[in-house]
Amino acid sequence: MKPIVEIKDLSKNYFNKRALDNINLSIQSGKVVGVLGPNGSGKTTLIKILAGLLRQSKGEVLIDGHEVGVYTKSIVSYLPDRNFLYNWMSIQDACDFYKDFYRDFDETRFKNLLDFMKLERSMKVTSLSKGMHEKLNLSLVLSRDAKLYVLDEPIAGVDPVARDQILDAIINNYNENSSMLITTHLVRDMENLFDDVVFLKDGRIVLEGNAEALREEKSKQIDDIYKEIFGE
Ligand SMILES: Nc1ncnc2c1ncn2[C@@H]1O[C@H](COP(=O)(O)OP(=O)(O)OP(=O)(O)O)[C@@H](O)[C@H]1O
Repeated sequence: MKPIVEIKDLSKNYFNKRALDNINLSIQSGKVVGVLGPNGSGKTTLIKILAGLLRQSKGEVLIDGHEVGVYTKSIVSYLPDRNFLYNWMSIQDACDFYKDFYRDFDETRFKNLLDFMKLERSMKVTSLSKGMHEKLNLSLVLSRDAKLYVLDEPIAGVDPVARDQILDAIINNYNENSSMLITTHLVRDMENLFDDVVFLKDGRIVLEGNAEALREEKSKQIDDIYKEIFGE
């Protein structure tokens, strides 16, 4: 089957800082891929390139066989690593905003996600805690019927209960015709979600593979492999 993402010799420089250095990566349809690395390893840069917010300095990125552009933006649902809603909005406004922007937004799914997250439409964005923000943002992003979901640090900065809810929402709403790329440095909490993992260090892929195969090969959890690589 054709990969949903094909990345060839991808590099990204910010002035004289090289954030991504010759990345080669294929993501198969139907897979959940974890991109693992500490702060500054290049995770957000990679995600932003896939989401069409940043342009690479070198190399090729194809999503569903297309260069990043209008078409790929219509099939990629992107969760940024920070809040992206306006302060004047209520949750209902955020829903309307998404519905106007994305034809693939499924309002029934959004309603079910809100119920699951225990959020109400009348709540104001400014009144939400960090964890509630994350839950709302994720609910919006997962309610799109996208071919590829790219989630940047979906559980960073939220408490353990909210974390579990967020992970359950991802698992329950994942459909096997789509793919997901999720960045995190909270490996222990997320590793069971991943089919494949990619370890990113200083903008380079230092190890990648099927999560189960890596566990067997190294007789270690992915979290322990992460600690070994990054010396945490
Ligand atoms: N706009 C920018 N201008 C200059 N350097 C940048 C810019 N954005 C990122 N960088 C640098 O590029 C490198 C990779 O950053 P990136 O944000 O992609 O890493 P990350 O793995 O997502 O880190 P974090 O977990 O802290 O978000 C870092 O060294 C960072 O300082």
